[in-house]
Amino acid sequence: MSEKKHIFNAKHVAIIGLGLIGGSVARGIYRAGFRGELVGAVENEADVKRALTLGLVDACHTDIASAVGQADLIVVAVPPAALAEVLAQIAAHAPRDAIITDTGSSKQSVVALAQAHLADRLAYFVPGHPIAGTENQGLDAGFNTLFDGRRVILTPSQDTAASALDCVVGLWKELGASVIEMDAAHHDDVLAATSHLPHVLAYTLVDTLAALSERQEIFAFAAGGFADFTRIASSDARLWRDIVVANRGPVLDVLDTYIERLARIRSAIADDDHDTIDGVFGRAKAARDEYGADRRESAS
Ligand SMILES: NC(=O)c1ccc[n+]([C@@H]2O[C@H](COP(=O)([O-])OP(=O)(O)OC[C@H]3O[C@@H](n4cnc5c(N)ncnc54)[C@H](O)[C@@H]3O)[C@@H](O)[C@H]2O)c1
Ligand SMILES: O=C(O)C(=O)CC1(C(=O)O)C=CC(O)C=C1
Repeated sequence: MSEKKHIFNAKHVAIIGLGLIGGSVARGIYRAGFRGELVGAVENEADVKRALTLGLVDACHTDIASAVGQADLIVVAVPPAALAEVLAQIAAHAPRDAIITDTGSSKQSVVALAQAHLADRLAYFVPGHPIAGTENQGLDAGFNTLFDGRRVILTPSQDTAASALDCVVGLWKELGASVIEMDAAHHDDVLAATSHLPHVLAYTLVDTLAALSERQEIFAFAAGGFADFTRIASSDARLWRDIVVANRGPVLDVLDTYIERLARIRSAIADDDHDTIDGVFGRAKAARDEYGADRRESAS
């Protein structure tokens, strides 16, 4: 019998949660040529059926014990609200040396849960966050190119075993991403600014407009600018509530700075202060143009 070829040095990979992120990891793992066994855990029997129909995994379960019993690599891609219970189940049922990683959007909150539930497995736990996503959710939302050319931040600690880190770095590279290591607190400050604040702004803008009495007319005339600014307000509301609450401190800091600056631009508009408006808009355009050029360069 020919030996099974396997990548990532793992023969049994388990993915807990097969929505946008977990489902994209699964699709990407197959695209990369993985020929070991890929097992999923989902919430209910309807999702088991859907996961198998979509061909996301070789086998799928509603109980985590069955999914992780033989796993040597476990990817956790569930919403923040489900994480504590999922980690507790993994601790109870996974092999002692299984490598565990996650995809959560805030990292200090995940590290705290790992310390509580995976205390004697911290060497094998590698906190992770792919900086890639869409406004869609669920089993049908994923696609196998989601991580191509994107960045994944890992926040290993002094406890993390080098072999576990290597394995998780290898996984994301196979999925087309580049990997950056960062301190969890720094990650949370950066993502509060670049991801969590924009979601708070988009939700609040749409909610503000929706509450205006001319609602129908307002949305009828909303075009590209509104659509570009607010796409992410179609993201799962509960997921984003949990993300901003989990990263409360950094989100409040950057929100306070934004509110201060919003008040300044309001005064400038009220006072016909062209210099201040020119300054803000001009600096923003230059910074956005530079960011756009960098993005195009790294994509080509
Ligand atoms: N949406 C994004 O753009 C994005 C990007 C990067 C990281 N993330 C993070 O990735 C994680 C997953 O987000 P998503 O966007 O894939 O959400 P999603 O809702 O698309 O998928 C999550 C899946 O987990 C399942 N699930 C919930 N509890 C479970 C349990 N106990 N056992 C098994 N499955 C369970 C849900 O049924 C759902 O299908 C979150 O922590 C999120 O913060 C999201
Ligand atoms: O493009 C989107 O829809 C996203 O929201 C992706 C996005 C982001 O804010 O950039 C969302 C959450 C993450 O944890 C990482 C990426």
